[in-house]
Amino acid sequence: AAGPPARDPRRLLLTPDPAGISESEDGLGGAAGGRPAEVSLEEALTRLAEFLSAHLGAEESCGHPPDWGKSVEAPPLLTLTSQLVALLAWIRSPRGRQALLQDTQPASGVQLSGPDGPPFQEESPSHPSPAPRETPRGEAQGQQCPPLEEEQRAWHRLELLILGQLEELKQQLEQQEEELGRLRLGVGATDSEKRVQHLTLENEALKQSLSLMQELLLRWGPGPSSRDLQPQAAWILPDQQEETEALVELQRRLQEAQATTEALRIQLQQETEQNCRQELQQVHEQLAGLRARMASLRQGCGDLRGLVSTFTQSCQGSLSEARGQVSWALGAMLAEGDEMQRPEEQQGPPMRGPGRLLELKGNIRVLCRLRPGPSCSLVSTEPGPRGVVTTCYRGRQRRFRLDWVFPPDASQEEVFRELQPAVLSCLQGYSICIFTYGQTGTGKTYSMEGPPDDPGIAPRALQSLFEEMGARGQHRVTLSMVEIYNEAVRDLLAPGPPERLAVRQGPAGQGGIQVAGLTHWDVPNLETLHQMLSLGRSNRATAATAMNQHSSRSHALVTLTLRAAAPPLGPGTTGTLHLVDLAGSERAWKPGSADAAPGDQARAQRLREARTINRSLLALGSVMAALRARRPHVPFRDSQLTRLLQPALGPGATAVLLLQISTRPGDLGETVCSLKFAERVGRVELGPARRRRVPRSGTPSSLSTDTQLTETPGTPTPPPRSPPSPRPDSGARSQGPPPQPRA
Ligand SMILES: Nc1ncnc2c1ncn2[C@@H]1O[C@H](COP(=O)(O)OP(=O)(O)OP(=O)(O)O)[C@@H](O)[C@H]1O
Repeated sequence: AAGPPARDPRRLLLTPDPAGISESEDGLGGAAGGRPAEVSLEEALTRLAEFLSAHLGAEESCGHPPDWGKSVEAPPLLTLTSQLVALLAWIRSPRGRQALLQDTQPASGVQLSGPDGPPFQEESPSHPSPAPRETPRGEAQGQQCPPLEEEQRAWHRLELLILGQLEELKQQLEQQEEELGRLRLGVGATDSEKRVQHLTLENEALKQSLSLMQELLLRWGPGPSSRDLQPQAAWILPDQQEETEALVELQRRLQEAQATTEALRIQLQQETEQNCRQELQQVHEQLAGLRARMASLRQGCGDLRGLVSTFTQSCQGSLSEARGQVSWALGAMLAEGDEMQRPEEQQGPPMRGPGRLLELKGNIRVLCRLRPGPSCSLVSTEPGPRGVVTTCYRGRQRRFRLDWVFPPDASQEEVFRELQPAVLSCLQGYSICIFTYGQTGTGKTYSMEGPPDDPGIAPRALQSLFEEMGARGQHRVTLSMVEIYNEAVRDLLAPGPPERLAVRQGPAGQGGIQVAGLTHWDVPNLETLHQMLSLGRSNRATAATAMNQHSSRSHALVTLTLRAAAPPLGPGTTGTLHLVDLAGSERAWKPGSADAAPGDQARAQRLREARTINRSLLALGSVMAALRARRPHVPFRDSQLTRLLQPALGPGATAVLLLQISTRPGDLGETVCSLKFAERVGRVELGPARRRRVPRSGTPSSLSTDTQLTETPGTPTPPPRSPPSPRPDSGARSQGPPPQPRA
């Protein structure tokens, strides 16, 4: 009458009792005798135990440690499976059979509770019920329903129980699907992925549980085994069929959920990959921007380095030049001090202001004078010291800064005033070279010689020098004058017919060059000097061109040597003044130049003149470029002009370039070329200006500081005589022997 105590079927799983298992094993052993050896039940139980332990391990790995005390958290399929296994084992046992049989009666030890049936009591293995009443097998069979019917009834109750569990399982699956739907909305990629993994594992576990349960139901039901059921389809009750269908449906939904989970996982993976790609692209773009910035910074750094290097070089150059000037000034002051300590009759010429001013101004100066003419908007000037000439040629504007810019209306006196200090420094032993440069017809001769009523640089310089010397009267003045025409050097003051003179290098150790046969005239006074200059000018080759009827087609060099009388006990000084009137630079192909000359012979002559003039001016430009770049080799030998100018452009010399330019629009190209040349010359550094001192025994025959232009042996220097008379038609003379100076 006292059956096994009622027990919640889930407790079988949550608190497994080994005793119950042993009983079921016993029951199996008993069943094995009457049925085919179904060892696979044990095997199934073992597999189930492994599965349960594996599932619980999975639960733990998912961060949900199993809580045996909370039965509601156990997966329902597992609960159901455990119940099923325990129930099967119990049913197989003799006591279970007996209890089932008794359960048909009110005193049954097991009460099965179905959805609509009465509560169902099961004998708990952990609380073994009192031993059932022993009933002989035959008596039981004889007194109660046939065993088959009893089994079917018990099985029916069990089915009800399982169906209830399945219903609960369905509800849980629906809840999981809802949760999966919520996850689809997604709160974050990482959380969603975790939940998806968790759900995937759960679904997998549920799927395995279902298939296992299905298999167990089919195989180990109380009736014939599944192998027996299949051929006897009539044995399958409608409830069983429904259950099977429900299981299939459940399986299908599980597969769907699994597919959805997989799709969600793939979608999440794709989104993550896309996000990563976008971030990677952004990083790439930032990297490219950084690289570009880095390259521009590098370039800026290189430019800055170049600027710093240029600035350093420029500073060093200026510093060395300043050092040279300071040391020279100190030396000069010491020498001057020594000189002042000497008796007055032993002293040389006084050191005056112009010399020192010259030293401080620099040894190459570039002045620019504009020829009067119609104003042109393409050439503008800012006259005065450090003046600027701005040209606009072929759409390009250029600014040329020069030491001094004389406007077109500047007078001859204004121009000379700027040159006077340099001219007077010759009396103190300096070497000065003043040369005019520019396009033909721009006023070179006008500036250098000038008309009689408005004399130019040369007459004013000589007058100024003689005035200065008149006060002291201690200088000996020597004059020579040559022209370079078609690369032939001719003596303009030669007593006989003009001959081509040979220019050669001086003896080693003496330096300079020598012009064999060149005559030097002692000039006692200014009047004689003017007469001799007129004679030389008359001998100068001139030829008419279309641009300038009195164009000079040769370079003219006037050299004045000023030797201070040597005191008995001290050295004298030798200053030199070179006045160079260069032939006009002219493009041979320019219309109106050589082509315009009448006659083939005359045209060929003009063309040849233009070529040689341009070649010699080009050589002068090369010399200036080499001097500016401080090259060890300066190509002085490239032309007769540069050969003769070598002493005037050597170290310690001072040169003044007077650039003549035209403002006519048609001359703009030549004007720009001339300005470029002047700009290059302005950058040349010849070193600090130096005075030349000659020993007491020295012969004052040299015309420059470094060059000895000696006479041809046997051609004595003409003694101071009365000045030669210039020919009255000297201005029209183009070629031919120079007039003989009158005795
Ligand atoms: N500043 C000036 N004031 C007045 N007239 C000038 C001035 N400059 C040049 N001239 C005149 O321009 C003409 C040409 O001058 P000049 O002969 O001096 O040119 P040039 O450059 O020496 O030519 P070339 O190279 O052919 O010898 C002359 O008639 C001269 O009087």
